[in-house]
Amino acid sequence: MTGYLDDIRVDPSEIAAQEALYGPLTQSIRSLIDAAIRTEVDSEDIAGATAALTQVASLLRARQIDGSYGAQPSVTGVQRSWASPVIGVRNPIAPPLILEHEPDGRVWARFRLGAGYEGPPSLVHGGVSALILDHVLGEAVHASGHWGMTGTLTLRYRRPTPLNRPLRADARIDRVEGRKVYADGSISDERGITVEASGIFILPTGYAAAR
Ligand SMILES: CCCCCCCCCCCCCCCC(=O)SCCNC(=O)CCNC(=O)[C@H](O)C(C)(C)COP(=O)(O)OP(=O)(O)OC[C@H]1O[C@@H](n2cnc3c(N)ncnc32)[C@H](O)[C@@H]1OP(=O)(O)O
Repeated sequence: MTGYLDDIRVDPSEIAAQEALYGPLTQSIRSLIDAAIRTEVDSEDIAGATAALTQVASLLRARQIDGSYGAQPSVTGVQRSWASPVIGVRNPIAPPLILEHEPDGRVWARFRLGAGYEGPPSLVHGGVSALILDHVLGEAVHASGHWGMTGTLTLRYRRPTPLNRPLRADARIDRVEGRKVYADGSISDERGITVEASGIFILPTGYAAAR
């Protein structure tokens, strides 16, 4: 049986054209999220912005897919990640992380998190750190030629993670045991590790390995 990661062929130039089209839209909405959290304009301007945004939403909804983006039959493996809340080209809640892949299988990214990711004042929400680490560990699993659903994700929050500071996420796989892939990773700031993670990613019963 196959499933989650079935792929189809699409002309790479078509994918690039779509990225050029949707990327700026997504970036504008990211900026809007931050603006909505931090604005102090008067009530008339808030009402004006609300009306304008309602109009924008109607414009975009005039033609749309049924259901979620990643489940579309015409979406390739590359594009499927565009819906990701961590790296998604089409997902404004993604910071986004731009992942780097090393030849030895390590995966890492530099990023910053702003007002939309706040937990304790001026600090990153612990669930946001978990989201990022789940994804980056999962990418390391995939880079190793395996894939699997997150079975267990264990986190140790060693120090608070600051908002609006340079951060880095790292992940690598530790070992493979049958259908289970064990991966480790961390988030760091300029002073070192703030959150450590280890995860067990499991190829579900009946599914084929990625490659
Ligand atoms: C084509 C190109 C595409 C490109 C694409 C790129 C993608 C690039 C990366 C994306 C990165 C995204 C990263 C986010 C990933 C999620 O967010 S996944 C979503 C969150 N996770 C879930 O929803 C998982 C829900 N749980 C399940 O689906 C099932 O319980 C599981 C985990 C698949 C296991 O089910 P199962 O296959 O029936 O497992 P089962 O036969 O009971 O057990 C198998 C083994 O695993 C162990 N096990 C079972 N459950 C667990 C568990 N929870 N914890 C630890 N061990 C367990 C068992 O003890 C057993 O061990 P052994 O006896 O073999 O030693």
